[in-house]
Amino acid sequence: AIAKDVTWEDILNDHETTNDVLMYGLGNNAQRYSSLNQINAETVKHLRPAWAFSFGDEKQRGQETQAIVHDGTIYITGSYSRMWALDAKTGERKWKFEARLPDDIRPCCDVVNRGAAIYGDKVYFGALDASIYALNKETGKVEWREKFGDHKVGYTMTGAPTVIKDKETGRMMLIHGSSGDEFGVVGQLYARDVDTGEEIWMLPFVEGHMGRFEGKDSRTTGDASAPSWPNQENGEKVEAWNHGGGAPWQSAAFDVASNTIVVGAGNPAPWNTWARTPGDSLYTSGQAYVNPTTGELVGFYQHTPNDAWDFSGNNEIILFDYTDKDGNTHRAGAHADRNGFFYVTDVDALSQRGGEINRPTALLNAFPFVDEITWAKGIDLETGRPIEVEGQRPPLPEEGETKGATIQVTPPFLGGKNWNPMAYSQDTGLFYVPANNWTEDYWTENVTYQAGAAYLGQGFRIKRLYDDHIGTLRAFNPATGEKVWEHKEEFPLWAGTLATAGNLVFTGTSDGYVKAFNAQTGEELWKFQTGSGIVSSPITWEMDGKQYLGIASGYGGAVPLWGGDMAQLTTQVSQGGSFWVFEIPSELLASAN
Ligand SMILES: O=C(O)c1cc(C(=O)O)c2c(n1)C(=O)C(=O)c1cc(C(=O)O)[nH]c1-2
Ligand SMILES: [Ca+2]
Ligand SMILES: [Ca+2]
Repeated sequence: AIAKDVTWEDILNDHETTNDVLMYGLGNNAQRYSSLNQINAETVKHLRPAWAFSFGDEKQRGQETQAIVHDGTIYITGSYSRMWALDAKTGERKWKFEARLPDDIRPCCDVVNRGAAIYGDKVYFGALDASIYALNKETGKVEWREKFGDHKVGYTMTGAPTVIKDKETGRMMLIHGSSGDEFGVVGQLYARDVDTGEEIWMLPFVEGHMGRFEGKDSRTTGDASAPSWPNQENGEKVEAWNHGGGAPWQSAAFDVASNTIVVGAGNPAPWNTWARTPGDSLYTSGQAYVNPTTGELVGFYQHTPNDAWDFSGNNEIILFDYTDKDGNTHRAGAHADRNGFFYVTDVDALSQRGGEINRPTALLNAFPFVDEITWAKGIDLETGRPIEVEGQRPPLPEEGETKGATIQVTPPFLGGKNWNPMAYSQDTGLFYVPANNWTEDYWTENVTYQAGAAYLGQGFRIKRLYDDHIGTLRAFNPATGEKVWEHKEEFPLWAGTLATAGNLVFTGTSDGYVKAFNAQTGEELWKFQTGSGIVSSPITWEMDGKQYLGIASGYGGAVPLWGGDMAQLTTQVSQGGSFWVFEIPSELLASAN
């Protein structure tokens, strides 16, 4: 059979088509919702493995991939910048690609990859040496590779890229970011030609840095004098401004109606707030709205002004139709931040061209989604700014000391929720948030920039908040902030979620289970042990009249490296690397109907 190319129409409709999964987030809106209902609250008890594929090699570590499915083929990425194409029916390998990585790569938080993008006859994915690959989707052969940053100073790529079509020019673009805030990079978002990989534009996320358009300087991001970053006595910017972070290391959503890229901005660098005070450290720890035609930042909502806690704003922004308590509807973005608050923002207000970029009043609603938040009492819905609690910015070291006094902060730097994406069900109107209840000891340390070394100026140790759980899967009503249900997990919850019209929510656990819950009540309906921890995002699709569930298993990510007491807790989890596909056997389907 002649292989089908992926068209823009296919991508545009991805959130509605059930026979393919073409986008990270299962559509431009990143809702992670499927209208499939063959696997449902009644039948899910019959769900069984159809096949499993082992990634092999000695290379294990965290498997954070979300699979892509197209025309009977599954594309999965793995740790250490690997990728496979598998026959979706049998699990048989079609091809494997493995990037040759230098020894001196510097990913902060494990050698992970969250997934690929697909368009035309190519699949695209980022590698840990700060490069991006286009592979022929039939053969796995390299069509092009672009190195976008110096991996020795911390540029790297872990997130899945996004394919969009610029409405203005009709041009197909590959959008991707970089990682590296913990090493003091300047975060950058890129648009590339899908066919050649050539850079169309680059947008830096630190205020006052110069962007590029077709190889030439374009404009500074925001105000050229960067008033949100302090000056030294000699009038020059502080050191931190040169290494200010803000990296968009997770995937973008695309608002087709307003032709706007919507993506989270990383934490400012260094973490140490005093290196950046006074000022808000724009455009970090917030959500960014970007014009694809020009690569210009058009709107920004900052979750954590002058972030002192590594509350990176990168987590996914889900586009949805929001009905507020008064019955008014808005085109909105939903975001569960590292800082413990859930935000509903006005997409029309943030994507509008012209005016001030920083738009704190574009906030529609905000509420806490984890317990015992200490750093802020809440988010002021009028001003859009947090109501900070005194004493939660860790104090500077006393004269002659190298460490400041230790304070306790909740949530800790790994967040009330990290990268693992939430889902939105169009049936229940609820958001399913994979969160964690935990806390940290936190203190400042002296810091000077050194290329290739961690640029934090903070010490930390993550600790338990409760005896009985850390992970908590929670269902929220976005208008009222009501927690409709909760399911607790002994280990940190580090897997993504999926909501379906079968009245189900799926996720994975750090101790190896794939689980299904009743979307309305939270009742656990089914689980299966995969043999290693799950830190990936589930998908579902339909093939020859049958619904399938797919998820990767393989423990890793930030928790075992940075998680303090929780890193210790999870040392008992076996390493792994495999992809699992589940189905309801035909004979059981027949009897269920
Ligand atoms: O600021 C950054 O550049 C950056 C990058 C990454 C990454 O690329 O994985 C993480 C983080 N920060 C981070 O703060 C974090 O907690 C984190 C967790 C994970 C993970 O894969 O489990 N990555 C990252
Ligand atoms: Ca689809
Ligand atoms: Ca970070």
